[in-house]
Amino acid sequence: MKNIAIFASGAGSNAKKIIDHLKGNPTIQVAAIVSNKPDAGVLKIAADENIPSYIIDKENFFRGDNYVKLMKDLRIDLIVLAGFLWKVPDNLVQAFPDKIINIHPALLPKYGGKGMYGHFVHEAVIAAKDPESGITIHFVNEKYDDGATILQEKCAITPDDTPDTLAKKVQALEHQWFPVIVERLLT
Ligand SMILES: Nc1nc2c(c(=O)[nH]1)N[C@@H](CN(C=O)c1ccc(C(=O)N[C@@H](CCC(=O)O)C(=O)O)cc1)CN2
Ligand SMILES: NCC(=O)N[C@@H]1O[C@H](COP(=O)([O-])[O-])[C@@H](O)[C@H]1O
Repeated sequence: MKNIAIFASGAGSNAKKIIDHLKGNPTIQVAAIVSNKPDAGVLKIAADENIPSYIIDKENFFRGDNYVKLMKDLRIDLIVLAGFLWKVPDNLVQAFPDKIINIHPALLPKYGGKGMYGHFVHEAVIAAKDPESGITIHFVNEKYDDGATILQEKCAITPDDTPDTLAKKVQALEHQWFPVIVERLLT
């Protein structure tokens, strides 16, 4: 059995799509959901799906190696960042080389880095009057949004688009492609 840990800070819509997509897969399971926000919607999804969840202790996450040990103890094969808003520390990145992936709601390298998450991204893209946006699924390294690209998918931006309408277009691409890529990486 291949085990996935999903790290998320928010509503968890991508986590839910991945969980649902893998329900038909006999060799891959979501073994853990990890969050840094005790009130994150993703933790309700974990409870509803009977998936063990863990709330990150900030001090330990950034200064200890307990989370490396936890991922190893759970025999995690792939760590999936799905709207996780803290930088994954070097020790965890180095303990899981090319086994941590992230989804970013823009076409990296544009609109990446510190401060570029959630609605901040879509606001910047709309403000720049870009003709297109999209998603980037990439491997995670020690920097924000700098790892090798796995997949990019695009959506057109029309003059009447707002950050909210763009967010919906991008989320549709996320929900379509992230579960497929997660499954493909473990098959
Ligand atoms: N080592 C890595 N860790 C993380 C990566 C990565 O590529 N390498 N990706 C991010 C996800 N992300 C963009 O895809 C991202 C998330 C959050 C931020 C950010 O600026 N966060 C704020 C804190 C926000 C909060 O605490 O609510 C900050 O660092 O000041 C940038 C990019 C996940 N981790
Ligand atoms: N830079 C990281 C970033 O902005 N990630 C974004 O957080 C959202 C999480 O939504 P969800 O909690 O509904 O899956 C997603 O749109 C994802 O691309």
